[in-house]
Amino acid sequence: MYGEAAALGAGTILNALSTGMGSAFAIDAETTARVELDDSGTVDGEIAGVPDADTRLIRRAVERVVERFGDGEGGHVRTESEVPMAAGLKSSSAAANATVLATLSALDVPVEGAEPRSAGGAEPRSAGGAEPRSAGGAESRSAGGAEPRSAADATDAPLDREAACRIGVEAARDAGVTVTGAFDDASASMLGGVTVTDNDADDLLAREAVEWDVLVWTPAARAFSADADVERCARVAPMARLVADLALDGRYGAAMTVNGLAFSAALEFPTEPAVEAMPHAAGVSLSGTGPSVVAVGDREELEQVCERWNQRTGDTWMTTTRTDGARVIE
Ligand SMILES: Nc1ncnc2c1ncn2[C@@H]1O[C@H](COP(=O)(O)OP(=O)(O)OP(=O)(O)O)[C@@H](O)[C@H]1O
Ligand SMILES: O=C(O)C1=C[C@@H](O)[C@@H](O)[C@H](O)C1
Repeated sequence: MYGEAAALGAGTILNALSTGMGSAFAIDAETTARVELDDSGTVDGEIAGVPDADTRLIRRAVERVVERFGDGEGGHVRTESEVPMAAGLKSSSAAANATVLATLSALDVPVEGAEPRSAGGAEPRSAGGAEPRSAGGAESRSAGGAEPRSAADATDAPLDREAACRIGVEAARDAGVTVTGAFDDASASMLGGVTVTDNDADDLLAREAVEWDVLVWTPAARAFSADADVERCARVAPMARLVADLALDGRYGAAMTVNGLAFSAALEFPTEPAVEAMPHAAGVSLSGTGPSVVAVGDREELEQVCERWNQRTGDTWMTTTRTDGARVIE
């Protein structure tokens, strides 16, 4: 019984460590999981290129799916990732989502929206149009976080990607790799586009397909989300509430810039990369709990930021948003 799936990395619009509300956008960087199930009853894990890495998250993701849809199977899970670990780019969400979908595929459980596509099957992007403002058409938005969870969470209705994503979030909580569960990051990684969520209730408040150019600076340092100073993040809660209002209003560029200034200060990361980007970018923020910084906007303008950020140590790379989200691979 074999399954394979891919999910996306993401950048931050609103860090949920202050208030439980968060927002993220999917980027064109993939994590692939391959799952082989057998009758051993135990699951072992492997992360390509990182022999000593902690595989609890992906093992737990397989176990959670087997507990719910399987018959006591064990097996092997292996991830391969373009998303650097502990860099602020949601590698744990991408790994959990890919593992959940691959395990469901191995068990022949269909997932609406994740239908098998061949490897490398991203949607084509339309040309231009990088202004990170809402066009007004968010797919799902509720006032005050009352959006009901997917019916598939509670019944035998067909599983959809939102419900599959919640299995990965629970695995992340079990493995202790997240503070809030990070449903914001996980939903962007699974569904694509921008999502705005209430991580206390794992509610999807809004989702919008956006097509932006994205510049990422990833310094060599690493910062695990589970080690972040939550107490200091709580102090910038008034700014986080402002960012949530801006994001729910579709003003993603302004939202992420305010978020970046507040959380760089709280988590003691430099604000200089953001100051360099601000004249050119529609939005720039520390991503997650750092250390990466993400800027969005017009490609030619971002190339000017790229020249500045290239003078810094670490990797600076240009990418795009992805609107298609995670998928099962044939
Ligand atoms: N590609 C991967 N494959 C398997 N497990 C992973 C992978 N990436 C992360 N993890 C697991 O998640 C843990 C936390 O990783 P990391 O800090 O990168 O997650 P994160 O919360 O997504 O942070 P960031 O936003 O900084 O990427 C790792 O210690 C590892 O156990
Ligand atoms: O661990 C967590 O709960 C989180 C980590 C960061 O990626 C944040 O950006 C996210 O909002 C929540």
